[in-house]
Amino acid sequence: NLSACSSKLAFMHPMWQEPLAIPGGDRQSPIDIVVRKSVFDPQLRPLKVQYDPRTCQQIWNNGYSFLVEYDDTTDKSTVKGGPLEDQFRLCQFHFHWGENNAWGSEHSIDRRLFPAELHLVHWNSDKYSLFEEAVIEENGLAVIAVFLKIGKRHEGLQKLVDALPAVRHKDSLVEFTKFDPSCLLPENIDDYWTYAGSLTTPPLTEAVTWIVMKRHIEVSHDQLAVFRSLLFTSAEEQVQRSMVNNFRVQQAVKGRTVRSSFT
Ligand SMILES: Cc1cc(=S)c(O)co1
Ligand SMILES: [Zn+2]
Repeated sequence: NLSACSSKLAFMHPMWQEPLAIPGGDRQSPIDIVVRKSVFDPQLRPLKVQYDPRTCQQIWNNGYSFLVEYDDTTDKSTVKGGPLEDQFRLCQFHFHWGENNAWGSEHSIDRRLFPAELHLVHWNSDKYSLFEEAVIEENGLAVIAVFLKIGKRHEGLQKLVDALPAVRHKDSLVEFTKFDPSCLLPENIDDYWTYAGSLTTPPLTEAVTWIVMKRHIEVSHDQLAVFRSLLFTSAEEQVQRSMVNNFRVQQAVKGRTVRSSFT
């Protein structure tokens, strides 16, 4: 059973054929974070992340990325604190990456792009009872973003990498359990930027409090090569297309302030 947090986004049209106009569209994501323009906010508290590996259920290739989906029917895997007023429940994580190591991330730091970016997607379970409800509300979602750099092999990621060939094609799904996504967070999660933004795939709703980690994690070239061996296309399609460059173009900041939790 696909957890609700992604089934509704499955049939959206491919995200890089940008829909012409987004209703409102003054808090779209991703953006370039200009460090010297970010504002230190001493009221930002440390982030409190509590993930239970037993809530991990499956991996699904939805034709844009692969989603590692969690049981979000209880408050077992949550994030709170930081810029968040409420408690948010983990429903899935996924990545965005490039065809080579020169680009792939959605956000950038002073125009610096990374080869890939992890998104841990959570929805506000204090205010809403389903992901679908939260995804259209301005305080509905919280996404933690972590940049990936090419370097030493990430031991915790390997279990996930080994499962990817089973979800090579769009709409394929494999059971995947007992994975603790906190192994994908940098040691220091106290240093981050935060701003009000949107989903980066349709429906592009302006529901996301973004929490972009200052510190990156390292994965090996070979591990990222397995991400690139995935396909956008389903097994039946004549022409197969490699799943690469699944990031959205950067959006205008439009007067928004990016706050930092550090000086
Ligand atoms: C819910 C969701 C969030 C992001 S950031 C994404 O890429 C897809 O779906
Ligand atoms: Zn994403």
